[in-house]
Amino acid sequence: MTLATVPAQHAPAGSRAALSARGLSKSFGNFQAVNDVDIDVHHGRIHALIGPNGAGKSTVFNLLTKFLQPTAGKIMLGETDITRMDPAHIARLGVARSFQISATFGDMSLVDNVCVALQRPNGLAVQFWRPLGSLSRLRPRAMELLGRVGLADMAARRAADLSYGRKRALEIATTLALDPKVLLLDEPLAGMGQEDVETMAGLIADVARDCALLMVEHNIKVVADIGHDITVLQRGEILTQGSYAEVSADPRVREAYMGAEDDD
Ligand SMILES: Nc1ncnc2c1ncn2[C@@H]1O[C@H](COP(=O)(O)OP(=O)(O)OP(=O)(O)O)[C@@H](O)[C@H]1O
Repeated sequence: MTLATVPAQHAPAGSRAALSARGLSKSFGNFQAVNDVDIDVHHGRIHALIGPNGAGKSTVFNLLTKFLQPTAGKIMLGETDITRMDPAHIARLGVARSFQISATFGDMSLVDNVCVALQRPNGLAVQFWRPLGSLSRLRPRAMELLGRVGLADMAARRAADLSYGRKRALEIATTLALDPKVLLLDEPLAGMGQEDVETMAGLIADVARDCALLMVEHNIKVVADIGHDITVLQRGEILTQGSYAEVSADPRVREAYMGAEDDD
């Protein structure tokens, strides 16, 4: 199914997608893991990519973040064709990816972690040779970002001493340091207890006001709560797209999940 057959009923009228893909496909040898996927991620909206295990979510995520090269298809960042660019290049253009790379340093304080993120040229490499002292001018901005994720009062603590949920909030702060136009989160709620899930869901909803956000997520309740646009994948293809109400009313979605998901 393509967006030619699925009108962009979920897209705000007249708005251009911050990140879009057309005909995105990926095969591994003879195996077609992703086939003809169209997706639009809009500024100020949360796009959730869901589907049963093995549906191709991670592969699409890795294609969009350029950690995998598509076999076919096109990826646009606004009006820029990023299909053949590498991850460092698209990071410089404002695409940030979180949770697949370890973004924090356990022995450093929270505020120093965010300062380091603020001086990264492209979000991927850290300039270790730069003394931490030279980062002090970045502190006000770092404190602002820690405040945004609810960690300002712990700024001096070591990152390693944080709870799991707070470490992930710190990772969000380091990602926001890149001032992303597009933020891609791979299972941001995985492994969290209920309390942390609620905090993180609120944080994601807040962060998405200033960027276009795509997340792969298994927690369907959170997807229902905060997702604006949902793409359901099955066997590498789009099963359906729309609002949560629309996709959850589709009997094929229920069928796709039956017996396939047991972790929600
Ligand atoms: N590097 C690879 N080589 C071969 N096959 C792969 C590779 N990466 C993924 N696949 C296959 O592609 C299909 C889609 O995998 P993918 O990890 O994208 O699914 P997923 O929806 O993210 O699954 P899950 O929810 O279990 O993480 C699976 O059948 C998987 O085995």
